[in-house]
This record gives sequence, C-alpha cells and structure tokens, in this order.
Amino acid sequence: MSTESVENELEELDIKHYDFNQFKDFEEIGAGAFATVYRANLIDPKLINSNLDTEYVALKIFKANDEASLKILLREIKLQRKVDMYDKIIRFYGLTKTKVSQFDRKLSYVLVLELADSGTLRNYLQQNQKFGWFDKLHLAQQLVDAINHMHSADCT
Ligand SMILES: Nc1ncnc2c1ncn2[C@@H]1O[C@H](COP(=O)(O)OP(=O)(O)OP(=O)(O)O)[C@@H](O)[C@H]1O
Repeated sequence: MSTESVENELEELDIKHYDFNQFKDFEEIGAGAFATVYRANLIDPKLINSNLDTEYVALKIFKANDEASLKILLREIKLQRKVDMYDKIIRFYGLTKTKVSQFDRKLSYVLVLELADSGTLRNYLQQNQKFGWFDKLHLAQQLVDAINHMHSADCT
C-alpha cells in the first residue's frame, strides 16, 4: 500500500485536515507499536472545531510511512469514524501531518484525538483507593456499553 493510495482512500472518507502548526507544548503520554501519543495544546481552540471548546488534544504520531503503518492508520480511522458520535469513546477530530525526524523526507500522518487526561485505568484505581463497589460497577457498565456499541457498529 503506497502513501498515494492511502491519500486517495482518506480523501474519499472526507476527513478534516489540520495544520500541524496549530499545536504547541507537546508532552509524550505513551507509545504503542506503531505510534507515539502526545498531549498538545491548541494555539486557537476555535480552529479545531467550532462546536468544541477544547484546549488540549492527543496527537497520535505514526512512526513510519511503511505499508504496515499505513494499513493500521487506515483501519484505525475507519473504526474511529464508525463510533465517533458515541460519548464513551474517544472522539476523532481529524488528521494532520509532520516530520517525525529532521532526516525524514516524507511527512508522517498524525491522528488528532480527544485527550483522555485522567491517565490509565490502572493508575486511576491505584490513586482512588476509596473506589467502592458501586463505583466499580458503574465503571464496568460504561466499559461494557462502549464495547457493546463497537460490536453493534461492526467494529470487530
Ligand atoms: N486519546 C488519548 N488520550 C490520552 N492518552 C492516549 C490517547 N490515545 C492513546 N493514549 C496513550 O498512549 C498510549 C499509546 O497509544 P497507542 O494507541 O499508540 O498504542 P496502543 O493501542 O496502546 O498499543 P498498540 O498500538 O501497540 O496496540 C496508550 O497506551 C495510552 O496510554
């Protein structure tokens, strides 16, 4: 899969594109096999989406432009779009592009996502020792709802 064919598919999906210069104050949050995720501030919150009053986003920067990464990127965007309006799942705002290193000739794709700024569930539970059974049940219910929604949206 070439960058060109990905670009063609993305065009058909009608995705919002943002200028990378709109973001500042990057802080690494975590990394997976294909991407590194940063917390970033928006220079002008109104630019990201007129309906959203957000100052921060998560930027998921793909490490490479190779075939495997591009396939993952496309799959992730298609899945995100299927569940984007569901409030218990991270929102997908759109795409931007940047150079991962100064030696790169090509720009890498970056997903612009809602920032989940409460950290991981593991850390949350460790820091909230007074979390009772009712709270745990409520949390489990939200997770089950989100998974159920993904299944009904055919995100398997
Ligand atoms: N929208 C987000 N808001 C806050 N933190 C996030 C967000 N997306 C990802 N992260 C953090 O960044 C880490 C890396 O995310 P990423 O999606 O790249 O990989 P993964 O899904 O955890 O792993 P892999 O892609 O290897 O299966 C996550 O484990 C999570 O801690």
